[in-house]
Amino acid sequence: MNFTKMNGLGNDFIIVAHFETLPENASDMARVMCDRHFGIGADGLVFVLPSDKADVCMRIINADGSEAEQCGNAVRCVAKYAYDHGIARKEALTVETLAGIQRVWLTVENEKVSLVKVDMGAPILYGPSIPVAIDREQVIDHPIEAEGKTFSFTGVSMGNPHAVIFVDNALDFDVEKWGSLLEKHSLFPNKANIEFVSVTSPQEVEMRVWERGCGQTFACGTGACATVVAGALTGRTNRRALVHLKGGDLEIEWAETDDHVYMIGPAEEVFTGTWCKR
Ligand SMILES: N[C@@H](CCC[C@H](N)C(=O)O)C(=O)O
Repeated sequence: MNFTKMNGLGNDFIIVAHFETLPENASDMARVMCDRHFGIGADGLVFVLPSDKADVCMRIINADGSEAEQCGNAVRCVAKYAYDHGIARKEALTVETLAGIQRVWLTVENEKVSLVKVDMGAPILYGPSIPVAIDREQVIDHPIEAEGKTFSFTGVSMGNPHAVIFVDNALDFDVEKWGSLLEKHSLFPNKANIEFVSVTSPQEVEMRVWERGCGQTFACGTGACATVVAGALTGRTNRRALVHLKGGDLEIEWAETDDHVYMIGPAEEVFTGTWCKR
């Protein structure tokens, strides 16, 4: 089986593009192929499928075999893949995901996509729809406790669930310890991606992320979107901010005009290969 290895700011994916629909054993494939010692190694396995509603359809399976509704970095990679590999050779295209249809605009240099802008849609803030087990229109700076320590989180769904926690210094925060505990907290019925964020200025933040289903990653596109939404809702940031991640920067804007969140960032193809393990 041929595959392509891609990443968005170090959030890395195995892309497979020769299936018509999601295979039944997609979870098992993801677990084995994403293994960093016995497989190819990646944060997720991404299926690029035909779509009757958009130019291309994307399904993403986390490294632990769970399926995610949405993935910002993978949408950028899929858009680049679709353009560079001739599936949809146009600079404005659409990507179908479990969370809806994303509009995408490409910057093309020397015949290859270098930068991708994505309309990530409107954030979902109503507790039960995120889902967060708190019946409120918005879950803002709400206490959450783990191992005797209390944090405050803001709940945001960008199609997938996020809990954004503002901390003094995200760069030396113990993401592994607190992320792994909070991901599975009883307040999150479908688990959650956990962002630890420190605010440098109203237009700049540092973010570290513990992702549901794969652990700490170098970047999370939906997490960066959720972070700017939480920052703006709580008055900590403007609606437009630069999010510095371990793997690089994303430009995020929560537009006032349509309530949608727009994300701009790179996508990169690294190598292709053939998977031969059974
Ligand atoms: N890395 C992603 C999000 C991938 C899915 C996530 N782990 C989940 O289970 O929701 C991004 O760039 O948005």
